[in-house]
Amino acid sequence: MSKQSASNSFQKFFSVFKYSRIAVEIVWSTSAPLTVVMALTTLVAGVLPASIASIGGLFVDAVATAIQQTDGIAEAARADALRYVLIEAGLVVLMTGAQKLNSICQSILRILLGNKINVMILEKALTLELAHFEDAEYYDKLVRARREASSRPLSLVIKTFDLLRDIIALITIALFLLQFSPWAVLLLVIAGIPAFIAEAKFSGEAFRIQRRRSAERRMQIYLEMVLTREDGVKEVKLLQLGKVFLQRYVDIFRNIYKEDRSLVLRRALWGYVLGLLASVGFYFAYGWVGFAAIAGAITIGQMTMYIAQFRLGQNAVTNSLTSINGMYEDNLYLSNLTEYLEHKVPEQTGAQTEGPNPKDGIRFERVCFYYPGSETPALHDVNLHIRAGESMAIVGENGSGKTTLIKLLTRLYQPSSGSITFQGLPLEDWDINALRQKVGVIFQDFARYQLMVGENIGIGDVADMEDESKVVTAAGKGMADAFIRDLPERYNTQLGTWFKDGKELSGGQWQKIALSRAFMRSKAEVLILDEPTAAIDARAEAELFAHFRDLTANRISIIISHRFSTVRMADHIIVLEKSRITEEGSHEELLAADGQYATLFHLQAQGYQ
Ligand SMILES: Nc1ncnc2c1ncn2[C@@H]1O[C@H](COP(=O)(O)OP(=O)(O)OP(=O)(O)O)[C@@H](O)[C@H]1O
Repeated sequence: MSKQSASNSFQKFFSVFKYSRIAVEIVWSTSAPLTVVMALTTLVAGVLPASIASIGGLFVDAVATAIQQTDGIAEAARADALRYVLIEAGLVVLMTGAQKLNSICQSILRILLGNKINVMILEKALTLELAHFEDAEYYDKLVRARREASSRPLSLVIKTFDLLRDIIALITIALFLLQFSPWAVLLLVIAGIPAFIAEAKFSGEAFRIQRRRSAERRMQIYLEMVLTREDGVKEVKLLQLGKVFLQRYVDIFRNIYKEDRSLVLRRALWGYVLGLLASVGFYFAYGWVGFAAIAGAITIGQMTMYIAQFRLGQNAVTNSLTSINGMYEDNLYLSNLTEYLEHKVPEQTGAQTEGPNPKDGIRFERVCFYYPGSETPALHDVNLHIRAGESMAIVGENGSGKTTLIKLLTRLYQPSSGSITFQGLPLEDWDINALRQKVGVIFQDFARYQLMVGENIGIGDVADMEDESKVVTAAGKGMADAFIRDLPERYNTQLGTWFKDGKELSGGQWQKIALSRAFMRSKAEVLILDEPTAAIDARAEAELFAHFRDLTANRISIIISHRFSTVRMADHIIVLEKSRITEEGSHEELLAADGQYATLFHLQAQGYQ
């Protein structure tokens, strides 16, 4: 290894320790008193073993004197021996007490810290944009942060304290051993170094393997989910996917296993061989101390003490090296957490809560949008004006950009170019919360919460979620009230199958819940329904939208639907084709224009004849 690369590796090794500071901050902020008690008990546990060994030596000498001498000297030696036994027992009681207290602090901190870090991760998730969740690389970061990091900060702090304890122990031991020979101290340190270097290499490798693997692990988690959750199980059974998916799961494991096995074997082998070197060092010292006693240079008691000190020293060296390597590994893992938590999320929000011109409605001006990583636009040069109080319908083939338009309007994404204004104010200048208060939207893939039916509707407006009469009114508007009254616990019926006594609804019933949720937004000035009614029969849908139109008389309503019986009721219809608006007008105007809209309308009308 060249001098340069050796110094680089050295720097790289120590640079990972920068996360230690963060870990200490996190643990300290979780509980300062527990951290202090943990530090103190660690120190006590560091100082005591060497003192106990030295008392042990004095005890042996006292016993030997009592055996060899007679009369007064023997009498005094017996008293000494008794004193040493009592002192040693006292110190051992103190040490076990400190160790117990230390482990109590660790256990409590572990519980508190696990929760704290999970909350930190979830709080950060709330600040992320939709695009982050759709970005595989970023999602990996989230999975990695969640997987390990909640246990790592405490582990890092524990190891730092352990290291401190072992260093103190080593210094105390070295002070005793120096009286025997400085070379003995040197031997103690040198014998542990090769094992340490090997351990550092392997822990770095283990971390890199884990990090590289997160995509495979995610696939495994995904396959587990498909194979065990009720929403996946139906198709798995009917399409006989079980074996195929299970095989994929096993194949991933096989690849992972090969790598893991190789690492475990190499780590163990090197650990064993280099550990032997340390043992050779120890037995060399053992013999050395023994022969010094034979030569009369030291007493039997001193010999016992030095051997005990040497053994303790050997352990302290090995332990401190293991701690350093463990810290190295924890630091690397902690980098996942900080990478995730420190990821810069662009400032979400403007400050305005009102637009200068409430009558202006919504305007899209030359709006283009590319999904991250995509080279074809999902929306291209869209110009659109939706007037205040107007009802608008969007039609278009699958993939033409209808949902994307709504995602931009609700600021789940920002346009790649062009601008969108609401009430005369660009969307980015709106306070994001004020904007979202004014817009109610239900997407086709709306969420089916495993909560009570009343809550499923109430969350449409969290501020009024507990207002029962409002929930019942919204359910009435969404045509859900009638079937909810037939449920066993009415509005308090648990939905879904995850929790006890949960009741599963039909697709159409769920859609009525989603619609009712939209109607909770009684103050919203824009209401958007992105095809949430596909499972509702055509007559009920038309009835519902006639009703929807009445309820949104003075507000903007936007409907995406493939059913022309619904679409024709809108004041203003736009046709999207391959990311562009190709036709625009009322139902009659579009029929008269005899374009794509007219063709699709007649096609569907024929189907009903
Ligand atoms: N999250 C996404 N990331 C990347 N591309 C996307 C994403 N969502 C949609 N697209 C792409 O953008 C285009 C428009 O999709 P969009 O969902 O707006 O279509 P749509 O008109 O609502 O279709 P449908 O009638 O099937 O609901 C499609 O080509 C689609 O593949």
